[in-house]
Amino acid sequence: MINKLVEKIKKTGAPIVVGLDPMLNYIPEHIQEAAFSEFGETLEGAAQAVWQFNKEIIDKTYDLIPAVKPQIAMYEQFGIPGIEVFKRTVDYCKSKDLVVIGDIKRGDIGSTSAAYATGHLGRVNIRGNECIPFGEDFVTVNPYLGSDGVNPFIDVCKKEKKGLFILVKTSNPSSGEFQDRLIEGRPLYELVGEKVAEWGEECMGDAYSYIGAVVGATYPELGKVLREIMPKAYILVPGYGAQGGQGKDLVHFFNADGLGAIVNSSRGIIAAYKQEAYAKYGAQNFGDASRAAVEAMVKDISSAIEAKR
Ligand SMILES: O=C(O)c1cc(=O)[nH]c(=O)n1[C@@H]1O[C@H](COP(=O)(O)O)[C@@H](O)[C@H]1O
Repeated sequence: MINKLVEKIKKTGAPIVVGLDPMLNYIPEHIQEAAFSEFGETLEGAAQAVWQFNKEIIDKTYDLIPAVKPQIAMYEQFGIPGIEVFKRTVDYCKSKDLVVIGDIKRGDIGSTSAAYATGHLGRVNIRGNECIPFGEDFVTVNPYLGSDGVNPFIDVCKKEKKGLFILVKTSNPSSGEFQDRLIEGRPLYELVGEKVAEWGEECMGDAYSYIGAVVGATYPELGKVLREIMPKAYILVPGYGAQGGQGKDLVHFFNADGLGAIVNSSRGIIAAYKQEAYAKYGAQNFGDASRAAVEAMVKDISSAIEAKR
């Protein structure tokens, strides 16, 4: 799957991921109105609104982008109907040939990790009948329980040719509370980065490993050192746009070949119609606003990479 991701990034010229994090307050009134009048002000109604919102954004952007990242919490908040829409979104994106990164941030002890890995990346065997529960291509993993929490995910990736993005240095303001703590003079995130590189060595695609890392766009200066520590890891870089990251800050996350990183924006794309820059589209044409925001993001990041070369 890493080879497909790299190929799609080359083909689209867009090292970006659209984050499908649909909060109800991002969903235009006309979509909510239609969903709630059909299903009532219920979990089903909210899930239906999320689905209609996602579908329009995917339809308007899929030809420009290599990948999407649905964040499962935004679906879980609407219970079972929300989870059904998560799955419907995964399937719909795959039907559009998009690479799907399930942002599930799991991390647990061995046997529980194995069940998470099977559920999201693998197949479950039910009396000889192999079923695919969610079927994402990559998932995000929290490595802080150690190797026996991560290895079950790696095992499933090897078998299914899927991939991981392992949290190394997160974008949030308090990420330094633990992740920056010095251990024998070195920050913890560097040690985790070394472990990601080690896990990735035996999981190589053609040029990059299918064991990738997450490093927040909000700590751009760390791009340089972590890029060196994990030269073969694809780096998922969240924090662009709404959290303040900009193209010019992100050049160190990329290798000299212009590859090696993929930048996520969620609110900045899906709620673009609410921003002044895209207000002319109006809430009715929110999908067109998202498309324009994708085009602007690609231009911003590509020109920064070009300027560095
Ligand atoms: O793993 C992630 O995707 C992630 C890691 C991180 O360090 N920071 C971070 O913001 N994220 C996710 O990236 C998305 C960012 O959303 P926006 O700030 O709206 O672009 C959310 O889905 C977050 O959960």
